[in-house]
Amino acid sequence: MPSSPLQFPPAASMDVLYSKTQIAERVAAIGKQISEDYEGQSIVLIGVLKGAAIFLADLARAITVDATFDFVAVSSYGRARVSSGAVKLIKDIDNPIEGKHVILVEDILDTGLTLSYLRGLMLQHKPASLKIATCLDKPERRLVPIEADYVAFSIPNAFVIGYGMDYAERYRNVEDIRLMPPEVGGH
Ligand SMILES: O=P(O)(O)OC[C@H]1O[C@H](OP(=O)(O)OP(=O)(O)O)[C@H](O)[C@@H]1O
Ligand code: HPA
Ligand SMILES: [Mg+2]
Repeated sequence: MPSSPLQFPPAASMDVLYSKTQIAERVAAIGKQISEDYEGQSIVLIGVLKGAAIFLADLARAITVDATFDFVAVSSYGRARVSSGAVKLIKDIDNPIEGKHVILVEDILDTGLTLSYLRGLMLQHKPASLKIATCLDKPERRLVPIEADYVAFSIPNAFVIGYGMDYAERYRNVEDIRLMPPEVGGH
């Protein structure tokens, strides 16, 4: 059945919140900061699939210290716009992180349920340190107390898509971060 235009409007019709140029500037700045903070050390970047894939790919290349990748996958939102509140691990890390400097990499910190669950899980592995880098932070939406150490943009309460972020799995490949029209859906 073809999708109706209202259900999945073209990304080009949505307002740009941050352009790819603005995103690139902030990613470069965070990469530089991380490179300074971890100078002379090795780090493990753990991306949270699928949303963080694009941010991690860009951020990793803006980091000059020795870095390895790992990925975790959790399920919480599914196809729904509103979090069910229950976070489940679907894919764990492949390599041990005990004694390592770890940075959890996310596309967006919203209610905080995903990252607080993952932070607790990762701390059980006894890393030397654990920090959080997120492209977007929506502090107004927080349900559990958690803050990121590296934030590209802090945004108001609006549903966004692009740069890895989806609506019903669509729009992840949109280069800019755009605002989903509230009439289509929103928080
Ligand atoms: O702070 P929270 O309220 O937990 O929301 C943030 C999380 O929700 C989204 O992921 P989602 O579970 O939708 O999966 P995805 O990464 O595959 O899009 C987003 O990528 C974050 O991981
Ligand atoms: O604004 C959002 N967009 C896409 N995915 C999300 N997951 C939490 N918040 C968002
Ligand atoms: Mg995610």
